[in-house]
Amino acid sequence: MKLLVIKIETSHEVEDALDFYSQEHLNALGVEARKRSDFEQAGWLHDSTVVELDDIKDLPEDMQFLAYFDEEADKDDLIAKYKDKLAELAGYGLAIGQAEISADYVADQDWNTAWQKYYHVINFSRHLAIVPEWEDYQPAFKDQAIIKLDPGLAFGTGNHQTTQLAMLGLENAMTFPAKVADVGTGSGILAIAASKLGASEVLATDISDESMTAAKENAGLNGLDNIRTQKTSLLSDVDEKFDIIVANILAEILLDLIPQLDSHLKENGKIIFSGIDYLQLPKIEQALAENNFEINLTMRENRWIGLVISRKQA
Ligand SMILES: C[S@@+](CC[C@H](N)C(=O)[O-])C[C@H]1O[C@@H](n2cnc3c(N)ncnc32)[C@H](O)[C@@H]1O
Repeated sequence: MKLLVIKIETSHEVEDALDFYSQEHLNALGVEARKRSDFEQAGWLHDSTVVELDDIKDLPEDMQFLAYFDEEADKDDLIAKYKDKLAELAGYGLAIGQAEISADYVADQDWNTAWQKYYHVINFSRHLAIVPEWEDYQPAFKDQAIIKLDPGLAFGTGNHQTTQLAMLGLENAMTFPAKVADVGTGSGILAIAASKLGASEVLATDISDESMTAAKENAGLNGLDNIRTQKTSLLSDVDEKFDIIVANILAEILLDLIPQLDSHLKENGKIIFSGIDYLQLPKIEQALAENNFEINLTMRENRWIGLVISRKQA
């Protein structure tokens, strides 16, 4: 089956109005807004990857609004209605941009599954493999643990080098069944890795609702009942101590976490940091030293640095 998609090159100022009009008045099956600003900020918001705008296919001038309809819907009638709507919105003084409207047909079966082609099994290490929910995998070692994952909307598919450095840090630091905090859990991947590596219990925190949902679902997918989730910023409102604290977040945010570490870390505890661009390392090193911590192990993959940290030894 196919879907009719109406594409409108317009301005972000009319996003809410077009969204409402499409769903409430035209019974669209779904809508999508591709905003230039989202692409420009995407790398920074999620993992500080530098986004090459030239590489993005069909990059909108400001906003491309897409509304999906049944294949049988009257394309010319819909185009005329959107034209009128844009004229009405312009009359209210809203920017409507280029106001170019076109129609196309897309295969319906691609809608939900298109993104799945980007995710495959990662045979990560002697101890861990990451397996998307829809794939089968035979462990390379009989005791290699499998992390089943549905990446959903949250960050943390296992593909990113920062996640992988944090997992290596966990493998290094997990020398007994430790109590672990995973700060900025995203999909829950590091919390699950910690549990599979033998953690006694794990607390996973994040500020985003999507992450809380994804982390709970993924913990369930792996049949793990020793992972708790808590929506909070960093370790605020957490009144517990941990043997291992792992955080894969931007350096700017790690700087805010550093002063919270001492009161949440048990004696002889370890901290794992990832998500640090090598240019930001000196700032992190300085803040760690000022808070009485020292770096035990430095790992690097391309621009990214991962650290295993402990309190300064007397
Ligand atoms: C780079 S992702 C890491 C996800 C996953 N832990 C991994 O390693 O793949 C960073 C996560 O930190 C979360 N985050 C950002 N600021 C935060 C804060 N102040 N407190 C808690 N979580 C935060 C984001 O919502 C995001 O899920």
